[in-house]
Amino acid sequence: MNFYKQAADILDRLGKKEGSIKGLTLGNAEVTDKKRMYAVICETLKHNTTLSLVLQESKILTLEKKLTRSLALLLLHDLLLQSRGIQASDAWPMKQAVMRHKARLKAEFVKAKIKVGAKKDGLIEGEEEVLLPRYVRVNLLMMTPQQVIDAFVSDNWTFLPAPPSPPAPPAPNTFHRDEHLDFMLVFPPKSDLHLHPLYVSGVLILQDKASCFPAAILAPPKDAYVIDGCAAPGNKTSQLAMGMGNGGKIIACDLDLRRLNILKRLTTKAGCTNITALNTSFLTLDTTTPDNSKVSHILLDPSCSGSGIINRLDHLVDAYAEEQEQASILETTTTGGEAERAAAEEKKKERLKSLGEFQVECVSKAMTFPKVRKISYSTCSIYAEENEHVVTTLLRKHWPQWKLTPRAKVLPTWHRRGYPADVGDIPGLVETDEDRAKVADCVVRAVPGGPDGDLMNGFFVACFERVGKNDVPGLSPVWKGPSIGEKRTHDEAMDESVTDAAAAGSASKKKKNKKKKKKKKTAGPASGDGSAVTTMADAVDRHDGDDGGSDTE
Ligand SMILES: C[S@@+](CC[C@H](N)C(=O)[O-])C[C@H]1O[C@@H](n2cnc3c(N)ncnc32)[C@H](O)[C@@H]1O
Repeated sequence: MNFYKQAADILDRLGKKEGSIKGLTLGNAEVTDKKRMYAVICETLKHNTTLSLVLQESKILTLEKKLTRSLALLLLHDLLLQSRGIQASDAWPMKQAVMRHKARLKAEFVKAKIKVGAKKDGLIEGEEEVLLPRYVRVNLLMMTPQQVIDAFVSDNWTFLPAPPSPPAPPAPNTFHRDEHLDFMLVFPPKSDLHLHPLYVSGVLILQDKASCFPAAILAPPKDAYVIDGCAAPGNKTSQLAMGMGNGGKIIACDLDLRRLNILKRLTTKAGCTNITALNTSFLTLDTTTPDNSKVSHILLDPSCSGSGIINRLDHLVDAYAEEQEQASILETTTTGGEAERAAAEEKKKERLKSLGEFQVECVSKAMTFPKVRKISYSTCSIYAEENEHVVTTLLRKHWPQWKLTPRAKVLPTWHRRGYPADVGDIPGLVETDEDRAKVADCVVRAVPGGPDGDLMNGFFVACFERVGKNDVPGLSPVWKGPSIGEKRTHDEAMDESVTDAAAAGSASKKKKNKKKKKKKKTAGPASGDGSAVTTMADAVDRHDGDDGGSDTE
């Protein structure tokens, strides 16, 4: 088959979510030039926003009826972005169909780049190449960070005693420990560690820093029953297993069998032995089974817009699939550019609304497990509709039975918190700017990219705790009383999992001793299982995974 026709077929299949980019290109026996195919598909997807605008404004699909949308995108990509142009015979009718409009297409490309704010080569902000550090989670089930550091140093890498200041990715051939997550090492952008023996053996897990936050915040004790509700491909699941030192039990649930199979493969490679994978909807889980009725901690990282993810291929495919669907609706309903843009905007709003409703439904479902006392909710989205708005809705529905975990236990030294302006009113509860600021301070955000961003993908995490009978549900949903249903050792676990300069100092030790004395005086946990809670420090430590906000490379 002609290379472009085959590429168009692959784009169509990606648009229908019939496989992954790698699966349909590098892993496709029918593709002869696999590397070229992979590159063309990736590049076309990366430039999709600008190229789609050229398609739309030039009306080439209306003028050339035989051209399909995907084929036109590929040919436009090569015509407009490759110096060698379209690599096909001049006699090929599809090439002729595009070349007939060459001048117009080039002019529209110039306009489209300006319209979308493209920085270079038609790549728009968020799609242009942002050089993020290569974050590596050391799989503490297999090795300690120091052992890994020693291995790299003996391999002629230079270990930096501290991260660069002001924050920046490490220089070539240097690396350092992360300042917030003690199991994480930070390497220069584009460090390719896929062939490194420590990666191959499961010791190194390529996982974005922000993607490690939810499990670090949930920090279940070693012997807990835990559900990872939307788990695949499993980076956070294996991080949980690591934190629990393979103790307790993790039920990893995902609706998508293909992704769940990746989870099984990755968690096996990472040496996780306490995970049971279930191919089912979290929303339909029976909360009364013997296992589920013991669940005390739930991690929820549900489907989201992925808008915080930089240059992730999965995200590009999702955006493409959505646009394909949109384009097919628009082609049959509207003609004018303005109307199309308005419809696209409306469609985006609807999508965010329905994602937000799904996310609220997931957390609300989690709150129905009889013994659950802590829920970590996360997205790799930058939109308030999936973040602060979801938190507001949940507090409206579930306070005072549930409250937000205060900042002291939610990555306290992480500077970027929620946006107060996006926290909605809750009559009688959150009404003032001060209330909104308190709520926002409990949750964590990461701003994508750099240098103004956080040098990672965009992310959001909120942690909810069940309010127990020993809790005093004050007027604020973020009331900072003693943690309910949790023994002091959980706090220690957090301190262990998150390198917190303040908590590590003597001040915090004094505070802990004070707490210890206070706990002795007060009654035990008011809710949750009363089982002996051991520290995360006892468990080896945490985490593993494989790159990207929540995904696998
Ligand atoms: C953002 S991804 C999760 C990434 C994962 N937590 C990780 O870190 O590797 C969202 C996942 O939710 C799954 N999902 C969507 N709806 C679901 C449902 N109702 N029940 C279980 N899983 C669901 C999707 O298949 C997808 O794998």
